Amino acid sequence: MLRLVAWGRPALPRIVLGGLTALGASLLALAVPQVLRAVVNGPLLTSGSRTGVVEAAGLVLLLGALEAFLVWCRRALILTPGTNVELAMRRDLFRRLLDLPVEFHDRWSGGQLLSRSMSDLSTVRRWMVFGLVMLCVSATTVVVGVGLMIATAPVLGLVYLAGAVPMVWLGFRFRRDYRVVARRARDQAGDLATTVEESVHGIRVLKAFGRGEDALGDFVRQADALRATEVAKARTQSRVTFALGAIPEAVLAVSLAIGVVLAARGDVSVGALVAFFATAAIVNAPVERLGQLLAMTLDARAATERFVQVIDTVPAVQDPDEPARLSAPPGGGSLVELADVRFAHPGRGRDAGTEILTGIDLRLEPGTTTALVGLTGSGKTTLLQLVPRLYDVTAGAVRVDGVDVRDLTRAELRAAVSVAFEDPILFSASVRENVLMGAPDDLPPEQAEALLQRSLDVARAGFARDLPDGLDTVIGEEGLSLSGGQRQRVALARAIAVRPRVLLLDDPLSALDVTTEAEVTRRLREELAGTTTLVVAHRPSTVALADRVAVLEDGRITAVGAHADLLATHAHYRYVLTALELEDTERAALEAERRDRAAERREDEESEVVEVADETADEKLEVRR
Ligand SMILES: Nc1ncnc2c1ncn2[C@@H]1O[C@H](COP(=O)(O)OP(=O)(O)OP(=O)(O)O)[C@@H](O)[C@H]1O
Repeated sequence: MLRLVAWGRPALPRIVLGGLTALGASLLALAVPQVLRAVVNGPLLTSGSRTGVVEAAGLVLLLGALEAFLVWCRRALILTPGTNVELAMRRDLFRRLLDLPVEFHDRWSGGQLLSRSMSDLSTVRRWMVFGLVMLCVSATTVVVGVGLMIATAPVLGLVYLAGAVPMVWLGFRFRRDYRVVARRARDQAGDLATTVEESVHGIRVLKAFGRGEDALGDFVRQADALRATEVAKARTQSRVTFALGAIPEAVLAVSLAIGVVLAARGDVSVGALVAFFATAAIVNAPVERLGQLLAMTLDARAATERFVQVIDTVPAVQDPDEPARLSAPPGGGSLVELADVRFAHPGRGRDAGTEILTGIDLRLEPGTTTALVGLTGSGKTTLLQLVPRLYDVTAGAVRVDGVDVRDLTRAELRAAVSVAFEDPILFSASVRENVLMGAPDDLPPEQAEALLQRSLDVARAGFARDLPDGLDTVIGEEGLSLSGGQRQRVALARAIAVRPRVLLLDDPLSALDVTTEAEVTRRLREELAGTTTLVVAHRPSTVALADRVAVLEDGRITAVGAHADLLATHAHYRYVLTALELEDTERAALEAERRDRAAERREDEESEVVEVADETADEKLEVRR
């Protein structure tokens, strides 16, 4: 937990000051019994002076008012810096998440990262502003209080202190047991968040396949496991809280019996006895609170461990210490070379370390368009992702204009290389923001606007202008308010807006009909005439549009050539094309069938009486649509 100092340092002076004020408040509370002792031993038992009692009462009142003021100071001092620490930690965690490569995100679930950046950090903040301060203050109050008790009535104080032995033992057991369940609860909460995230993300699939009940079953199972862990946590905590409450009370009972005997024998004054028990009453509260504070500390420890686990992950893909620079290629497009490239996903289990690419040699001449063809799962997407370093090669090298991509900063590389994926991810922002995401930041507004319009035109995404707020329409989380083809076209416009030297297209037009695809491809070639393009083709029509075709087979490029030549000479190419044609025909047939069904459904719905069951009121309502 010392790691937290890095983020807590700016807030440290105020936290320490807040702690000191809280300590001051506790010590003031401890001073009250000493006043009582003086009153009992003085005015009450000897002189009987009324003024003495009134003065003592005034002093107690003053001490109380000061204590209240110091408690207020503690809150005022600590609250805001605590939230700033949380903000800084959250910002750094998110920065690290963005910096970590795809390989990290392949392994980590969204829910785990979500819970680490949200609830874990709130737990740390609460501990820092309350738990930590109160733990220090309570411990000091107990030590000072017990010291005072020993000084007031040594025998009774030592009896009270003897109670610490079983409490310390219990404390250690509690620490051991609670740590395990606290961590388990946090991990389970992360898994539960993943389930919610996945189900919400895939809600269409769940509904379409009628799998809502299954998802609910999974969710309830996980939620129940979390509940059981939380109960175990509460049990462990309540056991220690009970012990920390009961042991001092029991010890006090023994002390009272001994104290009465000692007072009767005159070995201890009545005033000292009163002060002893008044101090004990004050000390008992922080002792009892220690259980809760220890639990908070262990919770915060588990949360910190989870935070540090992500923050400390060393990114597998990093910028070099002394980066090389790319010089501007004369024609606008870069030369891309893959030299004996090998790649295996680190992964886990049976497939861990299995090479997907086993020695790729490929040269993309500047300004040319190359189609990459291979069977499903042959590694086309993987190969594409090696160029912008979404993954790093396991062996061999990828070079852009003769420079190894690992010698460039990721920012420079990704400004030169742009990618559009088959499954386009759009962000919950306007069409304008989504498209201009990859454009240079320093572009003047009028140039940015021209780039936006041009990119939309080339990608045939002009439909976006007719959306309710035009290009300022927010297109929903992940762009789900658009159709698949529309999303692909906006994502393609985004890739074009980068004005890249190298454009990598992972079948980004698969959701478009053949005519629109041909139109988009024609515009792309006109617009990005100088750009080096590598396009993963799943359709024979896309292949035909490329200058050259590269065939990916068994992790290697087995042929590069013109479509017609390969068709005549390369058996595997013919085989792949036939498979793609079949897929394409099947896809077209499925699409036509889906359209027919949708039309039929619409007709049916016009005359259909739909019964809507109102489960809560248990009554049925007939609605004519
Ligand atoms: N993140 C990952 N971790 C482990 N293995 C992966 C990962 N992504 C892909 N693979 C495996 O790598 C192989 C190649 O996948 P890739 O997506 O590159 O194929 P592809 O040729 O693009 O397929 P498709 O034509 O279906 O898009 C597959 O066997 C796949 O299971």
